[in-house]
Amino acid sequence: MIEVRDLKVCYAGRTVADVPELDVGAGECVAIVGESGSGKSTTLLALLGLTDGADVSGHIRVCGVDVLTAPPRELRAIRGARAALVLQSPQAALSPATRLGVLMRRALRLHGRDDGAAAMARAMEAVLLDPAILRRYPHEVSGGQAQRFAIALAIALGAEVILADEPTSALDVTVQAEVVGVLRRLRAERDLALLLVSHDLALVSTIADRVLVMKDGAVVESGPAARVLAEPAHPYTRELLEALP
Ligand SMILES: Nc1ncnc2c1ncn2[C@@H]1O[C@H](COP(=O)(O)OP(=O)(O)OP(=O)(O)O)[C@@H](O)[C@H]1O
Repeated sequence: MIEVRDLKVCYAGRTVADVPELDVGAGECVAIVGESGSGKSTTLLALLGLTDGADVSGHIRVCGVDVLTAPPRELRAIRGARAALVLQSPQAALSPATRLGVLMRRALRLHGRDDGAAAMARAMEAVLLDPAILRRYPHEVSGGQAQRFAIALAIALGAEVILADEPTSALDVTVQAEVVGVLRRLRAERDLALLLVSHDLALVSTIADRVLVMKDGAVVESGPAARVLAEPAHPYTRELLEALP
């Protein structure tokens, strides 16, 4: 579902992300970890062609679309629908005066879909949210509910790939576990490909199959999550693990 080779993203001549290889298949979860500024978000955004002002080179395929050469129309069709972005604080992205149900219906129409209320309710149930929440305004739901709504939106739109950038770091610990539980279940039930950006290695260990460790824009280590987290080969990965509470 995601295939990256020799990706380089440069801003004003400075390489901020250099990723030789990144693959995520259906039903797999790959995590990119590293400290702030290491290039994780830039890598994620480049996968959807969202790094405005950057020089991007290499090869990126997402849901069969060649992101660096596809016409804008083809890119718009995968963005937000087949490949959905889930961000740290969904509430900030939700229009405050629009009920969640109206927002979901609008998003579906934007992608040429006119699903009924039953389909919207099913998407809510898939993330363990009461469909009655569709009648609420964004400020009337908790951070964890808003994050699960963002995932429900992706499901309603038929996402095959979810790109999640620090999806739980704005949430408290018990709510984090709920959101991760939902992602883990969806991945298994719907064969979703999940690319997760996180600085939280404890979280990553509960969900990722493979891990890429980034530092200063470069991938310093990658491999199966169990191996990288149990026997880190790079001193920087050891440092990240030692910093865990
Ligand atoms: N639009 C931009 N213009 C110029 N430089 C940028 C731009 N976006 C990101 N950068 C730079 O790219 C580098 C990597 O940033 P990025 O946000 O990808 O890191 P990150 O690992 O995701 O960090 P964080 O966890 O803080 O989001 C940083 O040095 C940042 O300043």
